[in-house]
Amino acid sequence: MSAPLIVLVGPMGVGKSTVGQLLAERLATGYRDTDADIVSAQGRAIAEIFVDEGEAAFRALEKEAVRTALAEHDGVLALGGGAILDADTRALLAGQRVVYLSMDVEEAVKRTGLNAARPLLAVNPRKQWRELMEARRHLYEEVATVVVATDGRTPEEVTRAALDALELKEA
Ligand SMILES: Nc1ncnc2c1ncn2[C@@H]1O[C@H](COP(=O)(O)OP(=O)(O)O)[C@@H](O)[C@H]1O
Ligand SMILES: O=C(O)C1=C[C@@H](OP(=O)(O)O)[C@@H](O)[C@H](O)C1
Ligand SMILES: [Mg+2]
Repeated sequence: MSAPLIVLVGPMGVGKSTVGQLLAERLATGYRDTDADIVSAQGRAIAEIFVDEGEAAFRALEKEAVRTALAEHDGVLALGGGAILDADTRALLAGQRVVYLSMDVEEAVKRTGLNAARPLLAVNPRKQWRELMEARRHLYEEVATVVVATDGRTPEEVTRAALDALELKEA
């Protein structure tokens, strides 16, 4: 049993996967992404799982993927944006070093608006993103050890800000 060095949460497109890989490089540790775990275990893209079986089925797979990764991985772990919707997952995150990467709506539309691979934002990205954040913001805040704003920052700058906020030194 081990625990991740850092867990990244935040809305889709905020840069969890991008910053997670950079953080792992800076800390000379491994990187893992629960979305990637689900895709490799299922042999299907996330969007396909949503279309074929619906969101509830995806959330059940996600819950188990997060539980397994939290127990196995000792490096940097990026979660999917909706993982924190599950109360058991939030309970597992208590006591972990959790970074909430945040952004405002305009930044969100820039990063995800045209990306059909994210089924939850496919139709009206600005409106859907606002509704999604109204439902989720308090959950991200609940699990967060620190909040790092990503607006107008490059992935490298976000990575540095996260290391500073956590008072972690590069390896
Ligand atoms: N700080 C940033 N500034 C600009 N674009 C970014 C930043 N971080 C990530 N991106 C871009 O936004 C998109 C989503 O990033 P990703 O890391 O997949 O986010 P997440 O895993 O949170 O959904 C990618 O195209 C990525 O290159
Ligand atoms: O926010 C969400 O509900 C989702 C976020 C996605 O991950 P990213 O946050 O890495 O884009 C992926 O898990 C799925 O499309 C659902
Ligand atoms: Mg991701």
